[in-house]
Amino acid sequence: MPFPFDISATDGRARTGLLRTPRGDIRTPAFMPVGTAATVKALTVGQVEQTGADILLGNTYHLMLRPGPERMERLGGLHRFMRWDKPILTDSGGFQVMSLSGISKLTEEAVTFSSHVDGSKHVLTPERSIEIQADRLGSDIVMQLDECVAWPAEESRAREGMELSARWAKRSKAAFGSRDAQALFGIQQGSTFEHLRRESSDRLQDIGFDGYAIGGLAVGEGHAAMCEVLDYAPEMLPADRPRYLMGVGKPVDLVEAVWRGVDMFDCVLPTRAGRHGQAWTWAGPINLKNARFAEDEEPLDPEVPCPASQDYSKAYLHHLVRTDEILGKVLLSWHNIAFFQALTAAMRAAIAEGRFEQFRRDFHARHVSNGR
Ligand SMILES: CCOC(=O)Nc1nc2cc3nc(NC)[nH]c3cc2c(=O)[nH]1
Repeated sequence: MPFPFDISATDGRARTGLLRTPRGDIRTPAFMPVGTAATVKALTVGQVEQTGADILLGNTYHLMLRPGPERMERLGGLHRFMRWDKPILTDSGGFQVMSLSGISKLTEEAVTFSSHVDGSKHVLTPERSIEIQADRLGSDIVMQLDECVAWPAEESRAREGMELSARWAKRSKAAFGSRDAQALFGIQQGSTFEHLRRESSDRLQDIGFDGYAIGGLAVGEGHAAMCEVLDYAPEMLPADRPRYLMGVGKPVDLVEAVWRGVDMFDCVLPTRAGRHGQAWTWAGPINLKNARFAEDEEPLDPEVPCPASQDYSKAYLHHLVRTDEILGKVLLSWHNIAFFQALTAAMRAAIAEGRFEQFRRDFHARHVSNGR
C-alpha cells in the first residue's frame, strides 16, 4: 500500500498536496535539505525543523563508508542516530560513487568502487543499496540504484544508461518487496532525449513505484536545457504519484520546475553556498563578502521567519564572512534553508489559491532580474 499522496489543488501543471508517511506528512511542493553525513551541515536538527522542513535527504554513499551500514543499524538507524524523527529520503549511492569515489567500475551486476576516504573496496548492487537504505539506515523513502549518464551524452550512451537503470529498477523493486511503512521511488533517465525518457517512464510504470524521480538533470546542461526536458518529462510520469527532481536547485529552478509539474526537490546549494557567504533573499541572491554590506544595518530578509534572517545585520554577517567565522556559516546556512522553505510554502499557497502564474511573474521580476 503506497504512501497516500493527496493533491489538494492544481493550477495549470503545478500541484500542491500532502505525501503522508508514518513519520509525518510532507507538504508539496517540498524542498529537502541535504543531510549528507547524518547532519545538515552547520545546523542542529532543531534549527532545521524550525525552518519548516518536513523531510531530509541522507546520502547512502557517505553513510556506508562512515559509520557503515551495520554499525548504523546497531545504533538504531539513521533517525535515532541524528535525532530527526520526521521522514528521511536516502539516495541509492550510485550518483555519488560516480562523482566522488576515484576509481569505480560499472557492470550489469554492480558498481564497484574505492572509498575516497581510505581507498577500501566496496560493491553496490541494486539489492545491497536497498538493504542499506531500507534495513540498515531505516529510511522512509528509498531510491533505486540507477546510472546517471554524464551530459552531453550521445543517444546510444543515453540509451545504455536508461536501459541499465530500468533493469536495476526491476531488481530494486524485487529486493524491496512489499513494505507498508517505507516507499520506493523509481528514477527516470534518458538524458535530453524525449523518446528515451518516454521509454524509461513506461518501463518504470510497468514495474510500479510509490513515487518517480527525474534523474539525469542538473548535470551541467544549464537552466534552459533543463526546462526543455521538464516541458515533457514530469507529465510522462503518473499524475497521482509524487514527482521528484533530483539535485535541483537554485530558487528559479524550483519555480520553473513546479510550474511544469514537479513536487519534490533536494539540493546542497542553500547550505554549501551559505558556507561561502552567499544568501538568497526574495530580492535575489547576494554575497555577504561584498564590501557594500560593511555598514548595512538591515537584516538579511525580514520576510523570512527565521532568527538568522531577522535578528542580525548584514554588516555583522559581512564581518563573520570576511573573518571566516563558524557563526557566519551557521547563520547563512540557517537563513538559506529557511528561505527555500519560505519559497516552497509561498508556492503551495499560490497554487492553492489559483494564482501561481502571477506568483511566477512576480518572482522573475523581483528575484531573477535583480540577481542578473
Ligand atoms: C537522490 C537520489 O538519487 C539517486 O539515488 N540517484 C541519482 N542521484 C542524482 C543526483 C543528482 N544531483 C544532481 N545535480 C546536483 N543531478 C543529479 C542526478 C541524479 C541521478 O540521476 N540519479
